[in-house]
Amino acid sequence: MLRVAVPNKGALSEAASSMLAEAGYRQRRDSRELVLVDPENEIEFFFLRPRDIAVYVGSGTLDVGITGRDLFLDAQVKAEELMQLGFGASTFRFAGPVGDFDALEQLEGKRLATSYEGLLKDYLAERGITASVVRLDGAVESSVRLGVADAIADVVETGNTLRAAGMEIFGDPILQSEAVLIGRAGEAPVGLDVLLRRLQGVLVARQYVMMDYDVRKDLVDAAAALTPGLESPTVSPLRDSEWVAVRSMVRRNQTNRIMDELYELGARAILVSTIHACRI
Ligand SMILES: Nc1ncnc2c1ncn2[C@@H]1O[C@H](COP(=O)(O)OP(=O)(O)OP(=O)(O)O)[C@@H](O)[C@H]1O
Ligand SMILES: O=P(O)(O)OC[C@H]1O[C@H](OP(=O)(O)OP(=O)(O)O)[C@H](O)[C@@H]1O
Ligand SMILES: [Mg+2]
Repeated sequence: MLRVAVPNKGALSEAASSMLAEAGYRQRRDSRELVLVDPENEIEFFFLRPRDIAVYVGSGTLDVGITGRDLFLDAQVKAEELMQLGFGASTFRFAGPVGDFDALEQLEGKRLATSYEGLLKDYLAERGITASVVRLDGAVESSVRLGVADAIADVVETGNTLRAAGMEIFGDPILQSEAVLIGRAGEAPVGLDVLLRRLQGVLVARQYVMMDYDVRKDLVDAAAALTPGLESPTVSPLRDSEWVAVRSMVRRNQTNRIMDELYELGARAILVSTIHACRI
C-alpha cells in the first residue's frame, strides 16, 4: 500500500482532504482519526502535523505527503517536491515596526523572530547577513513589541495580522509557498503514478471548463485560434452543412473573455460546463 501523509489540522488540512476526496479516495469523517485505510485504492493515509510530514517522508517512513513548500524547506530533509497542488498559497516575508527597516542589509546584527528557523538561516547565510534567529512557535508578530526581537520573518497572507501588530513588510519576498506533494528521490513507490495522475486530474478539472459552440464553417479557423484546447478542438458536422459544432477545453479564468470574443466572431449557442474529472 502507498503510505501518504496528510495535514491533520491548520491552514492546509481541509483543502488537502477535499482534493484527495475529489481524486476518488476515502477520507476521514472524524477529525480525530489518525490513520485511514482505503483498501480499494491500495493506499493508506496518515493524518499528521504539516510541519512533521516532511520528517516522515524524508526518513522514508511514509512514501509521500502533502505539506507547505515553506514547511518542507524549513525541515531540511532529503525529499523533493513532486507536484504543486494549487492551494494554501502564502508568502514568507520580513516585517518590522512601521518605519524601522527598508532593506535587508539593515538586519545585520539584529534579532529576528520566526517559526521557520531553517529556512531563514539558509536565506540569511546565502546573502551573507549575520543576525541572531529567535525560534518561536507562533504569534511571531508579538515578539518585537514584547522585546525579544527587532524584526520578524513570517507567513503573510492578507497582511491583517501584521497591520494589527503595527508592523509592515520590507525587502523582497523570501519565498512564495503553496501546498505541495513531496516524496523521496529515486525509485518511485508502487502506486505513486496513479496518485499523481489522479491529483493532476483534479488540478485540470479545477482549472479548465468545457466550452461548446456552433460556428459557420468559414470561421472555424478563427474560432479554433481562440479555443485551441489542449491538443486540438473537436469539430463536428451539424445538420446545416454551413455550420459546425466545436468543443474545446478552456481555462476557467478566461471563460468570459473567450465567450465574448467568440460571440463577436459570429459563434452562437456558446455553452460552458464544468469538468467533473479527467485524465490528461
Ligand atoms: N493564512 C495562513 N496562515 C498560516 N499558514 C498559512 C496561511 N495560508 C497558507 N498557509 C500555509 O499553511 C502552512 C501552515 O500550516 P499550519 O498547519 O501551521 O497552519 P496554521 O493554521 O498556522 O496552524 P497552527 O494553528 O498550528 O499554527 C504553511 O505552509 C503556510 O504557508
Ligand atoms: O497575513 P494574514 O492573513 O494575517 O495571515 C498570516 C498570519 O496567519 C498565521 O498565523 P496563525 O493564525 O496560523 O497563528 P500562529 O502564528 O500561531 O501560527 C501566520 O503565522 C501569520 O501570523
Ligand atoms: Mg500558524
